[in-house]
Amino acid sequence: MSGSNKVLNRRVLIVTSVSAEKEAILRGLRNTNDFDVIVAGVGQAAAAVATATALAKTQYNYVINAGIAGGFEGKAEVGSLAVSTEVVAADLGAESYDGFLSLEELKLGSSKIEVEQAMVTRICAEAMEQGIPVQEGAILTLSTVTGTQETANYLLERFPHAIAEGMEGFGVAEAAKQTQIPVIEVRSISNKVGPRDRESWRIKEALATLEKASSIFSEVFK
Ligand SMILES: O=C(O)c1cccc(C(=O)CC[C@H]2O[C@@H](n3cnc4c(=O)[nH]cnc43)[C@H](O)[C@@H]2O)c1
Repeated sequence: MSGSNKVLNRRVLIVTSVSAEKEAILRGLRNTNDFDVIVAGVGQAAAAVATATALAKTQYNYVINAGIAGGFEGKAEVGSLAVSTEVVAADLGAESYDGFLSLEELKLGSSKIEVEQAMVTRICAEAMEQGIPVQEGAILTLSTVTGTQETANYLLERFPHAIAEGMEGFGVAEAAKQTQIPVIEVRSISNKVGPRDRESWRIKEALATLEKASSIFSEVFK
């Protein structure tokens, strides 16, 4: 125990961006006691602050960033589950006439946070057993939802192994990393990454997948 007000227990912190995601996860978890689900707000800054605040109060063994996401065409279909092999801050860097320069290229740090592969494999195996379509790969974090095919193509050019994009993953992962707690991003796909068409977002379907995915968490994170 590193702080006198910390609780010593086996606990998992789940960070969402909006309350509809939290509610779907709580339905899936039913009354499992080992999980705390919080709503951080949208974007990396809100996600990092909320995660760091929770980690300062309670001792957690694992952090999950969970919610809905955009899926890259042919990589993660609407209604399926995406599990991160790495969490990537895709727009953290500098623009140049020679293309985007990542933090690594700028020698200013890392824009990627690794995930334990054993946990990825466990979640994917359990999801498949439950009939949830699932894929693993990099999940990108962006401050701006992709809204054109050109940007979607450019992102895939830079990150060929990307399967999905969200807006909070790297913020959650950075807070967890600084506290040396393993982190994973688990997202259900509500829409395609590409030309903006908010009407086509299948939020109900994605929340149903998120609920089903959450029902396997107690088995996977025990
Ligand atoms: O309107 C609703 O009922 C509703 C219910 C649940 C979630 C929402 C959101 O708008 C969540 C925003 C959240 O979703 C992620 N997201 C989803 N699709 C994308 C995308 O294509 N690119 C980036 N992020 C996406 C993101 O993490 C947002 O925080 C609404």
